[in-house]
Amino acid sequence: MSAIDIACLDKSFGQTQVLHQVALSIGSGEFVSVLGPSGCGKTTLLRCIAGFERIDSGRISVDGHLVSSPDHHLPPEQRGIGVVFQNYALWPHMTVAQNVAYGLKIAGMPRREREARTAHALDLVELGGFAGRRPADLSGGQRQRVALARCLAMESRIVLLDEPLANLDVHLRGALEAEFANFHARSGATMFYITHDQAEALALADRVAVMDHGCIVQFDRPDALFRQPATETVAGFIGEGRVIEAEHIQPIGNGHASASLLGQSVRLRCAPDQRGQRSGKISFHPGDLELLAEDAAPGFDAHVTRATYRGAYLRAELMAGPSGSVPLSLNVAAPASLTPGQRVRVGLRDGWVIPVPAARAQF
Ligand SMILES: Nc1ncnc2c1ncn2[C@@H]1O[C@H](COP(=O)(O)OP(=O)(O)OP(=O)(O)O)[C@@H](O)[C@H]1O
Repeated sequence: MSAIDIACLDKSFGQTQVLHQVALSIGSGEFVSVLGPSGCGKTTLLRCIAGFERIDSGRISVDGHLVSSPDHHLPPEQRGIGVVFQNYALWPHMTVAQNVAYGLKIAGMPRREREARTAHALDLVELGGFAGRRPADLSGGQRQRVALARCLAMESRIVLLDEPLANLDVHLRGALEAEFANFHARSGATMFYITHDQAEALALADRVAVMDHGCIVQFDRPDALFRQPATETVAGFIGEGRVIEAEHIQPIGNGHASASLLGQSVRLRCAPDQRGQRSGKISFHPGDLELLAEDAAPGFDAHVTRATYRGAYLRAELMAGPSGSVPLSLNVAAPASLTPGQRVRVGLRDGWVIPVPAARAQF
């Protein structure tokens, strides 16, 4: 059974429609990230699931029970869902233990049971020794773990997290990313994790829902988003993807197609139901391009516009194509030397034909 099931969800604020026909089915114990640009509707979707917003049409079910529809709205406190906010939402005047236990107290749980649950939850997030401290005396990462412990103590089987690492520095983000993965493994909870950081989303999630302008444009495994983006938006959003036009796309079987790209014949991956197209969009990543010998075929001529040192590799920005106006990016293993203006020959190792809309999957 799905932990969260969303169908045909629309949500507007006044005249502005923020969510359009959102449909998602999230399995029990699954870790789902929601990724998308600022303002695309991620937080609104989370607030609808949590019950902080009513919905205009469609329905949301939690563990098979209807919680939201236009004429039915279960209040947030009756949904059994924990929420971790970007700003942690801790009570500053309470100790760590009091913060974690507060929800249990409100629910009327006897003191001894409450204290045992709180201690266990704090142990799980490795804050057992911090029970008597106040939030002001904790680091940002520790405060975030208190917020997680609060969800654990409530025994929330579903935890919604709204950009929980957004306020933390890069170093701490890395450490807490591992913390979330551990939390998920230990608790077995269903996680719905909003972020606009794609590295975070791809690293943590079993599946990622990519949102754009209030719609889910793809809901898939991280590797599928990277290698088989369903739309130009996803292709451009994930892994510095580049989208360019190809001509004479012709399926050749086994999930591959031939095409003409920048005047050269190339072999690309494609959907099994790809049809012949006079032209279409293809996508690839900087790592899919390679430098070739001067007159190697097939290959493209290009010139370097910029080269930047990135530690293990050199990033080169190029202009290619007959009129030198198609921008490409290429990673070259260090040590390497490329200078602006230099002419190079480039080959495409791997690319993907973006399916036309009719071939797109439904979630
Ligand atoms: N209560 C509200 N009243 C009116 N408009 C709202 C309200 N809440 C959100 N919006 C609008 O809905 C749109 C989506 O907002 P939302 O916060 O869901 O986006 P988001 O993807 O979470 O963005 P961010 O990544 O910047 O947090 C925005 O245009 C926002 O201004």
